[in-house]
Amino acid sequence: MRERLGDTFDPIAVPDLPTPDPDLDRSVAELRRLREAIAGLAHSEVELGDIADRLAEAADLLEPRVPEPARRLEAMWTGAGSRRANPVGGPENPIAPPVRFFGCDDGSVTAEVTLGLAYQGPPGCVHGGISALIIDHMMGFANHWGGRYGMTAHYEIDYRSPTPLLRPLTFRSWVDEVDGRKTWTKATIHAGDRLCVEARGLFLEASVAVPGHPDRRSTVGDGA
Ligand SMILES: CCCCC/C=C\C/C=C\C/C=C\C/C=C\CCCC(=O)SCCNC(=O)CCNC(=O)[C@H](O)C(C)(C)COP(=O)(O)OP(=O)(O)OC[C@H]1O[C@@H](n2cnc3c(N)ncnc32)[C@H](O)[C@@H]1OP(=O)(O)O
Repeated sequence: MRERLGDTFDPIAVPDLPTPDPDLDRSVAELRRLREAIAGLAHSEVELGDIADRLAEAADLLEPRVPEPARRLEAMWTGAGSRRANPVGGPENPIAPPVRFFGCDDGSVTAEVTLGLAYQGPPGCVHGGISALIIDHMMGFANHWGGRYGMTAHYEIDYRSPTPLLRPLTFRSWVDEVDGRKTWTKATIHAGDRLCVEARGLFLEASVAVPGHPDRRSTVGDGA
């Protein structure tokens, strides 16, 4: 496996999963638009009173229809549910940045995203915790692509240069080393050719009980 991806790798877009509820995906897409719009409007001169009223109306309409969280948790772990609901790219998750994932023929994975104002840390830059969130997920994806799985046990991150908002970012990840239950995985974030972040994580094969099904256990990566 190449440590540095050359220009000969052949990325395969991870196909979208069929949606069991197109209106849910559409609602989340609209919420993402609102999220970015509101992050951009804050403290501007724009009058927001009527917008806040209409958002309150929508929330009032929605809340009584929401089932117990326990029911939703159970449903997430059937079929492809967890992948659709995850907080990195999940089309059913309103906080998820809209990341696009690709598997590569050298065993590595890559992803692209442009992060908006809602993800700001230092002025004009991505919050380091958001970078860490996406990196952790990318390493999980790289493990999956490489035929490994595991819970994140440990990871370390070096922030090498500021990660810009509002510019396309490229995430890369690949399995670096395996030993029994352990998988060490590396990841980077680049803005153009500039290295912004590099990370290395240790993943341990493990499983957790599936909500609502105490007799069933699941490994990270189920639902892919
Ligand atoms: C084209 C089609 C493509 C289709 C694919 C598409 C998409 C891909 C789909 C899915 C994949 C994508 C993404 C993945 C999803 C999510 C990623 C996020 C992952 C997470 O968000 S996950 C949550 C955070 N994570 C936790 O919540 C873990 C809590 N934790 C524990 O559950 C335990 O802690 C555990 C299980 C980790 C270990 O527990 P344990 O009991 O099994 O292990 P034990 O203690 O026996 O240690 C055994 C050996 O590991 C060493 N060891 C242990 N811990 C260490 C540490 N921290 N540092 C260094 N070494 C360590 C020991 O030193 C010993 O080493 P030795 O054997 O050499 O002595």
